[in-house]
Amino acid sequence: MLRFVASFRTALVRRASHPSRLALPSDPRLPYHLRFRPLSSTASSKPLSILTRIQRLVSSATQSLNASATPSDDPERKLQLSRLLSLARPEKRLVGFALSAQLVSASSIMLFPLALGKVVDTVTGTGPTDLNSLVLIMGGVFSVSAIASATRVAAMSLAGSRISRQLRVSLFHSILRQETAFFDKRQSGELINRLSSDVPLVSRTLTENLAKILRNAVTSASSMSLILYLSPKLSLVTICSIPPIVGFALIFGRTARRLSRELVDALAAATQIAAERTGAIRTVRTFGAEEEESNRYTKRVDETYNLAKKVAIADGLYSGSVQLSAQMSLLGVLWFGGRMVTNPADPMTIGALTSFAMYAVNLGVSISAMGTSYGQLTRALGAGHRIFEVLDRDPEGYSSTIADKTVSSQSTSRTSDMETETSMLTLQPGYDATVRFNNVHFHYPTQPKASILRGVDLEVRPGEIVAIAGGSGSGKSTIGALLSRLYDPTEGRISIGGTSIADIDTGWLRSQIAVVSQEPILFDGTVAENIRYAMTGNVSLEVVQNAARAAASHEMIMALPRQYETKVGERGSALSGGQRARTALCRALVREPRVLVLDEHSAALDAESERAVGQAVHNAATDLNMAVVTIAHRTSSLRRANRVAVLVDGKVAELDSYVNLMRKPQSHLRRMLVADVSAVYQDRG
Ligand SMILES: Nc1ncnc2c1ncn2[C@@H]1O[C@H](COP(=O)(O)OP(=O)(O)OP(=O)(O)O)[C@@H](O)[C@H]1O
Repeated sequence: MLRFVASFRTALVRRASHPSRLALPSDPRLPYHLRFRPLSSTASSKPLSILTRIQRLVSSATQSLNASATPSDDPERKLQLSRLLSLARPEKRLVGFALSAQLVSASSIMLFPLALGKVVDTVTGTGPTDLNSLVLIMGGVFSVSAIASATRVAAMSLAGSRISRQLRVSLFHSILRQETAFFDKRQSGELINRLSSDVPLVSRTLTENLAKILRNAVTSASSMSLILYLSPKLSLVTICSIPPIVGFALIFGRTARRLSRELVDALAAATQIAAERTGAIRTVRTFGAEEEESNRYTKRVDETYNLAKKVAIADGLYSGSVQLSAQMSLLGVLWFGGRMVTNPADPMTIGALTSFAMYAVNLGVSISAMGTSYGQLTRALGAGHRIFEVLDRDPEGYSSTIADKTVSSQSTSRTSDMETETSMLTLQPGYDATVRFNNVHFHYPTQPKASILRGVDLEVRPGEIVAIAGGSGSGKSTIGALLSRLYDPTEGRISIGGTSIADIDTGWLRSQIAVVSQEPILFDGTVAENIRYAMTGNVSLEVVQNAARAAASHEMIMALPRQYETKVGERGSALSGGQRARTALCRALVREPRVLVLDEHSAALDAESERAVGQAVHNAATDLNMAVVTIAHRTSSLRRANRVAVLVDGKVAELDSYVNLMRKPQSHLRRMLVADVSAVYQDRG
């Protein structure tokens, strides 16, 4: 139908702008749909030719659409309807069943006006005399229609839910496998909106909307045939109302598409604010910014409201104009039809006029409903485009731990997904875990001009702890991000045991590296569940407790209200900063990694805890023969490291033991720490 409406428009536009439109209407040089003959003259002499000409008009307009299909800059136009429909393919049986039920129910409803006309003629004495059997037959037809209708609603609703489920799972799967830079460029609200708004819109269109289109297509085709059958002459009056209705639908469809695109963006911005601010409610509250945030959100929601107002006005104008066209056409039918009933030369029974009027109303209503469906379809094409943008996207230079695009409900095991990437290397057990950075350069993809690392050379041997020191923003955390391949260097090489990490299976690599970040995130669940998060499969409490002991955190956890079963709250908000950091260290150590990155993990710890945890890391490094990179500001952490690498201007400016570096009066480390200490004394006056 979309193609028909669009091609109909193309045909009309072409016709209006065609240079040869003044040529004789029957000029054979013109495409068929541009050849124009007054319908009435042909219709009055040969009724069936109207139908034939409508069919030809449809087919020639469709051909012209196919012929003129050129690439468009409008992204929503780029998405083919067939591509959108392909999303319903897994549910084709259920959808097909529901559509068949729809066909039965729509066809049986179409008999009603005919039956009503017969009843009127029976009552007025000009029709069949057996009213009982007429009513009985209609009762049967209505029952079949009701059963078919109920079946259609249930089957479509089920198919819609299944399509939504599959689409959500696939989309979330695809979102998760995108490279880190993808998330730097997009807001989470926008991605959440794709899952929460775009998916239901698409699935509704593929089910309910599809059924409506089918029902209305059946209704309009059969209404058209029946009015032609009842009175070809009177049909002309009805047909005159079709072009304005289709015209309004096209104008409305275009406006609806533009507004819905703006609405989606505005909604994403509002969702972003709501998600970010509720997630950081403590910060909002400590700054007493509730009202300000509420106003900020209100402003965004008002933007969506203003757009919704425009949609409401467009909706109102559309339905008002369509109603006026349909009613004018009905008036015309009653006027002409009334004259025919009273004209003995051109007879028509009252029953036939009643049936005709009802079919004419049906025709107007179903064509305008198809216009509404067209508007919804264009919105769904927009939503589908946003969904396919992620589904089709190949993460740049990134190999995910989730390899397969097609998701089944069982594919939750990270290990099994990892195994599908057979082309990528994994190292032999007991491999040499020496980490090497050779002349590594890097800038963030979103900031190509801001060079962060400019030729880093660094080696961390197994069993060794190397601390990275440097000023704020010097790129210390970036080193950890590169090591776990959240980003790839723009130049240079990072290797483990002599093998470039770019050649190593990313999933496997990440199973070998554990990172405790500056602000560790815990997920809503128990302490034990959070520690188990690092592992796949069943992990016994004993293994969890051993990891906690290795991280010198078992006592701390046992002191919690429900020990390992204590709920940590969203993002770990029910724990203190120190407890969160220690739980995150347990989570890192439970997988017995060969490389450990600690990003200022002890910042939230008191001196005693810091000493205990520091000693634990030292022991783990030796026991597991782990290469440890620790990003540290505290003197105690720097002192505990075997060597300290100082980052200056994107390079390792010095690399030696803490004691040796502090002995050198001009060392960067010494100058940095002395500056820190003197800043503290200056603050104290
Ligand atoms: N995702 C990102 N996109 C763009 N720029 C980033 C991103 N993350 C960090 N940066 C920039 O890269 C630089 C280095 O950041 P990094 O976090 O590595 O510094 P750092 O040395 O760990 O700092 P600090 O000691 O303050 O934690 C900073 O200037 C920062 O603004």
